Amino acid sequence: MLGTVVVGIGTAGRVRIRDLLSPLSSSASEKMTVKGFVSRRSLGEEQGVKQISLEEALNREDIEVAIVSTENTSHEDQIRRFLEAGKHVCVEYPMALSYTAAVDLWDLAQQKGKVLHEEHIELLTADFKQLKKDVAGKNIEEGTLHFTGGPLQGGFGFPSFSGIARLTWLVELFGELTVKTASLVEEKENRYMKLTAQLLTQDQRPLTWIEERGPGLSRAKNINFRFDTCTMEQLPIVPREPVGLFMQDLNLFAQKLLGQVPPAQLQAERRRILHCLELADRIQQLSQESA
Ligand SMILES: NC(=O)C1=CN([C@@H]2O[C@H](COP(=O)(O)OP(=O)(O)OC[C@H]3O[C@@H](n4cnc5c(N)ncnc54)[C@H](OP(=O)(O)O)[C@@H]3O)[C@@H](O)[C@H]2O)C=CC1
Ligand SMILES: C=CC1=C(C)/C(=C/c2[nH]c(/C=C3N=C(/C=C4\NC(=O)C(C)=C4C=C)C(C)=C\3CCC(=O)O)c(CCC(=O)O)c2C)NC1=O
Repeated sequence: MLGTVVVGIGTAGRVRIRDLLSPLSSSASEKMTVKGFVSRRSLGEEQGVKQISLEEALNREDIEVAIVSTENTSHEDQIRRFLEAGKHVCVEYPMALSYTAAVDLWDLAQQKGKVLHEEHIELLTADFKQLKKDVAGKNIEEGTLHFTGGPLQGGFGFPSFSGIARLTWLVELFGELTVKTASLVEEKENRYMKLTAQLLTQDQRPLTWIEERGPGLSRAKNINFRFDTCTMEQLPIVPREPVGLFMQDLNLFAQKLLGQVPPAQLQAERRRILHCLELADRIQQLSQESA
């Protein structure tokens, strides 16, 4: 059994503990067992699991795996500490708030011979799986992805990083991209922000990504994809799958721990993750230059 610790008890951390306590039967995650959780607050217990100190988590030999579920600004440091301590790491996206930090972390994982896995539940939703099928084989002429949501608490980083899931959608659907322009409108006093990035596909087709957050904005993604043959103006409407998104991700991570994922898939994932973080970095740079 792979002893596991969950670090950070928020929305994601609680779901991680829940899933570790009741893994999907006959799945790789049955090989994981939760040994405790780490929090900067004194919580004592969570779902019957005991709080342990960070030092204990790093030092205990029966803990081989860490799931880092804290806010984004803490990820880089926590991943580094657990990898240095010889643990495998699963981190909620984004793994870091710069491209160079992410490259360093991958190098460290490789050097230590440990699995580094970045969760991407946005790729596991039923609507995305259908969208990917619907887009396959079509030629994009021009497209827009407009995300809206409520304001984030502090610690989530520049919006191209906290919104990396939207960038990841675009890259998964249309291939590697370049950034043409980017700008950020921010009204701190109103807790409002809007990031607009102009991207180009390898065929120089324009894609617009808008990431907009503010009080009263509900969590939604609007698409407008114009292909040579048709236009898509809404996400496919499909029923939710029975297995939860974080549970699907945990299974993928557990398969990596058990060596069941082909190297070519691991390499492709790592390349996509680094590519998206590089785009996020460039978007941040251009937004700050244009401000
Ligand atoms: N929520 C989701 O659906 C998804 C989240 N993610 C990613 O997961 C990570 C964590 O996100 P999420 O769980 O939503 O963030 P939260 O804001 O819920 O939690 C972040 C951290 O804040 C601390 N915290 C939580 N509640 C409180 C509180 N009441 N008072 C003080 N501190 C608190 C916890 O750390 P501590 O226990 O140390 O105090 C926790 O790990 C992010 O990287 C995000 O991008 C990715 C995909 C989906
Ligand atoms: C209700 C309050 C609520 C909060 C506080 C919330 C937080 C939250 N959801 C996220 C992603 C996500 N959140 C969800 C889905 C959910 N996540 C949920 O907490 C719930 C109830 C669903 C509903 C199914 C998905 C699918 C993602 C992946 C990103 C995406 O698809 O855009 C993220 C990561 C950053 C991001 O991509 O925006 C945060 C911080 N989501 C919420 O819906």
